Amino acid sequence: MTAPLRIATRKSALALWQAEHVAALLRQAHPGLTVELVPLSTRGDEILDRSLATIGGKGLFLKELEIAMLEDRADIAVHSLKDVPAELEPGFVLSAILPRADAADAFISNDYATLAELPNGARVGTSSLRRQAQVRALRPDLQLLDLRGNVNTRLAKLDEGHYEAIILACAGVDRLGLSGRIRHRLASPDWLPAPGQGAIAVESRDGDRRVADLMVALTDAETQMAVAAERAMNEKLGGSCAVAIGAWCVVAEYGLTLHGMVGNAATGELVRAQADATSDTPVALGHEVAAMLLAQGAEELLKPQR
Ligand SMILES: NCc1[nH]cc(CCC(=O)O)c1CC(=O)O
Repeated sequence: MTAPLRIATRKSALALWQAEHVAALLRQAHPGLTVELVPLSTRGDEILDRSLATIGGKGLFLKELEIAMLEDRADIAVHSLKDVPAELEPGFVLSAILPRADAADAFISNDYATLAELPNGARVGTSSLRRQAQVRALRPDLQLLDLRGNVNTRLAKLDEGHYEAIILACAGVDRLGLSGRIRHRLASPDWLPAPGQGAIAVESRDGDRRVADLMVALTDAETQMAVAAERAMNEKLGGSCAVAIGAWCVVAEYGLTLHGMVGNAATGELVRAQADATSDTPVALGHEVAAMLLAQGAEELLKPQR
């Protein structure tokens, strides 16, 4: 009998879905392997009244799960890749990147079909500076209001009438079986998602050979290349949730195309760049697009917006 593989996860419905998904794939790839979930609460889940940027950023969602791995209460942690900071804590690696789901954002409203249809001054709920900047660029008249919490909480706040529309990630809405609520896909290259959006990542202790071997079966090479380019661009720009950065890498037969964007949530000013590369140089491509954005004045926009 080999020891069970323990998966640390947050307790939100989306996090549990993703952890169960990884568990099911592992059981399928490795018959006989016992897989268990270790649900944990993180500071990022507990503090809902302040923006992520002010309470210390996305790393807050990882810390408790990393401590569980260091204390040998868990072997891996499952994350939405877009919640994983550009730089991991020392001693940890991303040991698998799963095939990407729909990376687009979702326009969700009970009364309106698209952003363009919203009446003048309508209230849009999103705490993401990237989403705010892109809404502002398209519709400077709209009111942007904060909206945090898990996917179900955000939908409930829309239904309670606090907003005319909200913006979520299609991937999360789809995973929870709520695709019917998506009125319109805000899709690339006009509208860019967060780096890594739609991809699930497995984090583990660096040097854990057993885990590394088990995870090979889960990794998707195309997704790994695409998100490597997006995350390299983000890292070069010093990306965090305190700045508005969008990235989307298309993988085609001839190679990669990376679309990048930096924006300002207050003014709606956006700068965009794109470049192509062969599929063996995703990190260099990310750095190239970051340099193109900086050459267009992205630096000014990248000053922390809150
Ligand atoms: N910010 C929280 C978060 N992290 C990952 C997803 C969705 C799933 C994904 O992008 O993989 C969401 C919800 C959202 O942005 O609507």
